[in-house]
Amino acid sequence: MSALLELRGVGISFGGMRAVDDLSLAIEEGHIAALIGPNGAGKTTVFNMITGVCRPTNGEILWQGRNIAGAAPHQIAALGIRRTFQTIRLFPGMSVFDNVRAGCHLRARQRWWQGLLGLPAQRREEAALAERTHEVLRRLDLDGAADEMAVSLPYGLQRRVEMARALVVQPKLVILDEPAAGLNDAESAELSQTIFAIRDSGVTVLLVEHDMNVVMNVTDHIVVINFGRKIAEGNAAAVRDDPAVIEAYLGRDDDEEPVA
Ligand SMILES: Nc1ncnc2c1ncn2[C@@H]1O[C@H](COP(=O)(O)OP(=O)(O)OP(=O)(O)O)[C@@H](O)[C@H]1O
Repeated sequence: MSALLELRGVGISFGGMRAVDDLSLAIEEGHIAALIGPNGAGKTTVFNMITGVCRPTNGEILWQGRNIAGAAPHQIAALGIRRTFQTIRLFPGMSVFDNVRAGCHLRARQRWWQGLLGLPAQRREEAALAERTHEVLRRLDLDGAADEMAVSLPYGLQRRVEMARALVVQPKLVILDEPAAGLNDAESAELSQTIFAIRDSGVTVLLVEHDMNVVMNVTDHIVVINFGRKIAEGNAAAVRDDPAVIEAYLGRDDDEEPVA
């Protein structure tokens, strides 16, 4: 099986500080993968290199075998890589439907004047985008809330609206930036179901998470980094029992239980 996304020997320095060093990892198509690590491990920096926010100083980022390291964020998005944000960024004053529909702007091909004139091609495209939006809302179990103001929803549902907005353009890979942050236990359990629903719709998922709890439930493959370097990888059971991971998260205190 060939990787959808592969990092080979990727590194980056900030003013002499090696934030990520010689990192290699592969994400298989159709998988739910996770990149985890303690505070300051370099997760956000890896995320930023994949999404084109910063350019690696070393190594290759291969998308379906092609090196995309250093490409601009809009070029990365156009390849079919979409992201969500740690901080919820929904449009206030807009319904759930309109927030999710707004995720389509990258794909809309019509010119602005076609919209004003209401030309048939533009109307057809609008209808297709509306159908696509409804489909994503149904898939993520948000259809009942389509007409509600997005920012008035409970926090966990707002997170889900963000994910729906990333999915509406039918990406091949969605990168979720700390989706479990700030969620209560019930919302975290729902998040796992949402992530499975995303994967089942044919979208490969990469979670960038600080907290191991959700990722242990949903992932096929976990890469653990600390101080910018990979310290372990494998499935949930292998990673959970890895001494380097336990030490990274808990320090050397052998009396403490590993993170569940
Ligand atoms: N633009 C930058 N300039 C200088 N140093 C940076 C920059 N971005 C990140 N760093 C440093 O690189 C290291 C990795 O940071 P990063 O934010 O990637 O870690 P993280 O794993 O995402 O942490 P957290 O879980 O706290 O969000 C840290 O020491 C951070 O201070």
